[in-house]
Amino acid sequence: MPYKDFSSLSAATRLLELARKPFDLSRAGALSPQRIRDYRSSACGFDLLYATERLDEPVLDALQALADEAGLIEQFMAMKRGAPMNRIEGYACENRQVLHTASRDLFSAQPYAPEATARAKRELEKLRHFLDKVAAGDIVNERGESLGTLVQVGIGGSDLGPRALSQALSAFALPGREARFIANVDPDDAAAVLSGLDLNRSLVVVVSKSGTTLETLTNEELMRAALARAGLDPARHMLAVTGEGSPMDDSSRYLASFYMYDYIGGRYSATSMVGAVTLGFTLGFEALLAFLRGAWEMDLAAESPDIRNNLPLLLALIGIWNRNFLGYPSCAILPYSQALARFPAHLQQCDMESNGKSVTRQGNMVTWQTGPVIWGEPGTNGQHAFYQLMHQGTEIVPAEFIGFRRSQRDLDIMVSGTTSQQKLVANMLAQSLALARGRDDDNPARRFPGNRPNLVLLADQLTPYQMGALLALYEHRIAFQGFSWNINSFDQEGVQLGKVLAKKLLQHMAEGDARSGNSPAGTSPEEALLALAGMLGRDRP
Ligand SMILES: O=P(O)(O)OC[C@H]1O[C@H](O)[C@H](O)[C@@H](O)[C@@H]1O
Repeated sequence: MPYKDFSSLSAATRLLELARKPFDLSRAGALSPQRIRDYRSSACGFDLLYATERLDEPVLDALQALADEAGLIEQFMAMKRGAPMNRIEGYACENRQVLHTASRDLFSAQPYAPEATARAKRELEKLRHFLDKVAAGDIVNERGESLGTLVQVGIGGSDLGPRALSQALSAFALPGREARFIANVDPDDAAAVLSGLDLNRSLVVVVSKSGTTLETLTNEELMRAALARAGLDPARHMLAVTGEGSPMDDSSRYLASFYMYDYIGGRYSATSMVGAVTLGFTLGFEALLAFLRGAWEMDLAAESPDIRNNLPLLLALIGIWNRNFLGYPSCAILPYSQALARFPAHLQQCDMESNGKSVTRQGNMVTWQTGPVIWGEPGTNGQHAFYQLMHQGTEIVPAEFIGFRRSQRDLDIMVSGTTSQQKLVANMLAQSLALARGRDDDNPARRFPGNRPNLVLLADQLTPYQMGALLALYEHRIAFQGFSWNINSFDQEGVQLGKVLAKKLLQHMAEGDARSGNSPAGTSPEEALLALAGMLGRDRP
């Protein structure tokens, strides 16, 4: 199917016209109970409440037309069936399939990409077998004791998703099990994790799709050295998750190795072994399956061509309305759940690395805006920090609230007639309405302009199933937006230049240190900067 440029869509022209007079949320009576009931869509346990967005029926109809005209569902189905969606026509590129959905298409009799799903099942079986052995006491430490902590070493997609998920679901951890994470090459990151860690009772899983990432390989060596210092055999404590055939694909160095495949992008890899090993270890295999089922059911919910009935598609199109037609450059993700504290950081990578692009899938410069800046922190904390700007600042920030009717743990308390969970949810809903509605006041400093678009995602409880659904909801929102903008959401060329320059600089430092016999920290940052500027002056990197 030929891809259409965003600006050539007739629905885009219509939306531009509609954007001249968007729905006024601040008008008395605009946010009626009827509107709140009408602008609601549900899937996989989530209700999406979007009455507080600046849209109405004509806008929704035009967004539907945009989805149809751009062939968003056709592109999504082609992705699921294994079309090489990761490519730029006529240019050197990864030219790969995009099959993260295959890693959870485990529950259907006829998976869309049978080979990829068969591989996912094979790796899951390996994991199940491994976890059974740990549980049965067949895998133990040198002293015959059980292993309770898993330290995941990885960065980017090999860290952010698994870390966010692990934190989100720690309330469901098996007794005596926990996960920790090391990502940064900053030695203080590893040192902080190592302090207070009983290495005897720990496993270390090194996760790198490429098996070549500087930070991860450095931290792997750091962990091997720490194990050796503690008199432990790294081969009894280290696991690996990597691409088949990568430099890390050497089973003799690890207690167990699991594979991920080149058709799963790092930032979309949380439902592959990249996330599964740690989640399976801490939560148990059944909870891991529930998480994957949540993602799979959202994958199916994303197939409906009716935008009012397809949560990921609707979320994507509301984002496009805010970004391209109302002109807002950022989007705040505000979970009213402390367990989701790292989820905005995961979405930051998933969204900004996917849709932070300026060329089309034909290699032409785009003439429309692409991905917004994604950021966020949990509420209610954020209310006491940056919400001032959201209510009264000159920059309008569309917000996405995520909340739950029930807490994960049983510890709650009644104070002044309400529970803490009620206070949390009440604050979220109050913020949503306050941003949208605003408030008049004779005192200009106390005036709230309103018309600050936002939406609310509400579910019963943050369970493994619900987390899987939430993850997939955002993954598909990102893909649908990329399809609309006719960009390749699945490569990340923009991260290369910095890596190349850092490598040159490290080479320069190592050579200089060798020449002068200095300690490894011999070259100062100032000298290094001057040297790099000199190198850049001579030749283009
Ligand atoms: O899993 P790895 O190959 O170690 O890659 C880790 C990360 O590094 C890269 O710089 C990419 O920008 C990320 O997309 C990737 O997730």
